[in-house]
Amino acid sequence: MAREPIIKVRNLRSQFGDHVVHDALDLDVYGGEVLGVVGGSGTGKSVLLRSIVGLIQPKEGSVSVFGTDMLRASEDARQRIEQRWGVMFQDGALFSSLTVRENVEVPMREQTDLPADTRRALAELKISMVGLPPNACDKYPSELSGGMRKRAGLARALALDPEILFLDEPTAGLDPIGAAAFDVLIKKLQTTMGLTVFMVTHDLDSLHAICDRIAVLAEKKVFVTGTMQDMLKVDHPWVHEYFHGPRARAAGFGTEG
Ligand SMILES: Nc1ncnc2c1ncn2[C@@H]1O[C@H](COP(=O)(O)OP(=O)(O)OP(=O)(O)O)[C@@H](O)[C@H]1O
Repeated sequence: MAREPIIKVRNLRSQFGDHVVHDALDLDVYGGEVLGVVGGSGTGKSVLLRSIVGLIQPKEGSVSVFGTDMLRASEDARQRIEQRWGVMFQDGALFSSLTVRENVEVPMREQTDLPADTRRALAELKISMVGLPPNACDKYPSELSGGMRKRAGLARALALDPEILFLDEPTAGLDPIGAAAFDVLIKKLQTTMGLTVFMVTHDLDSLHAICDRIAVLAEKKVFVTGTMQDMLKVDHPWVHEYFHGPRARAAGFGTEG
């Protein structure tokens, strides 16, 4: 894996009114890695993801992606970078009035001038890549199970062949077998498409199964980064409880120390 950060967050301050969520937060994300972002509820995992993809404007700091300073770049320069990532939100965030295929075509309509039949063929390809059957193409989100909706959201995130995939709690709400299957899918896509993955998760099994590195949010910062093994040695109450607690033991690790 090339140790070249493709995302650099520096001195980030996120604030809503008086509520400071991040203060002087730094983070590097390296090309080709799967980074798991964890932390207690309300520590600002989703806010961090949204700040990197430009949905939330930080109070201070910088976010650089592929060497472009996203908060100070021109609209054009920003859009060129935005085309190089895909985002899958927690509930899939699909348009309920559009079929799965139409949902997957949305980014292509917005960002490319591909002809309709090419868009259609590419959307069908992405839908099959995420393991949905061909008959899912013409279904509406309300006709799908939660797991299928997540897969459809993933297909849409892959619509423009991104280099970076942002995932907000991809396995939340799935049963353990469905969650494990989703982990396998993400890992397979990451390997075959050469993706860098930024994944917010609570799921210890996912961290263990697919993450190369973990970033823990605590005390308004990225408190620590490292491998799963590194996490077992961190002396912080939340980190210790999370990686050594009953759920960690149930997932088969965190028993030593
Ligand atoms: N648009 C917003 N306006 C005001 N406050 C917000 C907004 N978005 C997030 N917050 C606040 O920022 C804090 C961090 O929220 P965030 O959703 O990032 O937490 P999280 O770490 O992802 O939590 P969880 O694990 O519970 O999903 C919370 O206190 C939340 O209420």
